[in-house]
Amino acid sequence: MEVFPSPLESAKFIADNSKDVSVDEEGARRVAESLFDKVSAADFGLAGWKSLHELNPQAASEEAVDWVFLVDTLNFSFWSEQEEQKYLVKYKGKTHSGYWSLCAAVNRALDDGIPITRALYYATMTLDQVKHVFRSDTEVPMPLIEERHRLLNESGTVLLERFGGSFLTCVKMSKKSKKKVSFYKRAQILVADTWSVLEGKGDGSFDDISSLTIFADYRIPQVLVHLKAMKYSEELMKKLREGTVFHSGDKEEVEIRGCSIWCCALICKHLLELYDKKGQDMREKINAVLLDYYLWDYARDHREEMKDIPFHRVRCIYY
Ligand SMILES: Nc1nc2c(c(CN[C@H]3C=C[C@H](O)[C@@H]3O)cn2[C@@H]2O[C@H](COP(=O)(O)O)[C@@H](O)[C@H]2O)c(=O)[nH]1
Repeated sequence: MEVFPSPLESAKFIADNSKDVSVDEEGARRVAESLFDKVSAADFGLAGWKSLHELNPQAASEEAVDWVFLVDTLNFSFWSEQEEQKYLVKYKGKTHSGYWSLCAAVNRALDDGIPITRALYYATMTLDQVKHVFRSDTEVPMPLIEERHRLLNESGTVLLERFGGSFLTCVKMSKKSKKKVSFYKRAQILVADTWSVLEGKGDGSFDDISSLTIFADYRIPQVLVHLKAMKYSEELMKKLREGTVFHSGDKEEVEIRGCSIWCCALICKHLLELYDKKGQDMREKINAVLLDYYLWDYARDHREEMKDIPFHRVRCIYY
């Protein structure tokens, strides 16, 4: 069977050979220095996954793990063709967009008594039921709703056939190590969110969580360019500004995602070295997962300031 290089080896190879995207080592060092004081704050750590995000489950129960599995099965492609025409979900008096609209729709369904996080339910959901659960509060439907329906049926069926319908059973079988994940961003974020919802304890005490990379979506590249840790060629910037829709595997997409992973690995390395110089071993507090969560939240909170940095558009189920 063909053995793929790990995400980190892939990222280094891409960064070393990239033409339109470059990692700025000095920029990465400056970002690490700017994060120095933040990483010791409580909400930079694992606790932030719950304390900073009211839509995330606050328990560490089997139901909470089921919630993570369902959400990460559908955790992709929320960008809209027109910024002003977006899929939005109103929940408990707030209007949510992007990834959070997915979480709001799931929580709305649970409040309505729909067992949306149970594999027994979503394995046989009809397309109309999926459309109802993920209905929009605007004219714009959730993107790729047919693919989401197929993925729900598929993943629900596998969970029932191989793990008795419980993702926690799958986690227990992984013997407290993260799954051998290949480049797919969704597999890595599922491991990370499972680690987070279980608060890194018990079945979620993955002792090799630090070997995960950041999750190469379409927001992390945007914030790395905004923070000047990564650069695009003028030619690529022009394509991005024109709203070019790329396809999975296009050179530009692979360079953007690979360089993002490598850039964040450098930021982590520099952060650990800064603390090491002060005699502090911060390997429990600094890893790609926590850096990713911080940068992703930063991107969401600084949407306005980042509006001149385009994000790359690929309509796919991978991120
Ligand atoms: N790299 C990375 N990508 C992430 C996440 C999350 C959600 N995780 C949060 C939940 C609890 C934790 O505290 C995390 O903060 C979603 N995405 C991706 O972003 C895109 C959606 O963006 P927008 O359209 O702006 O909502 C889409 O590709 C989606 O797959 C992350 O954490 N890291």
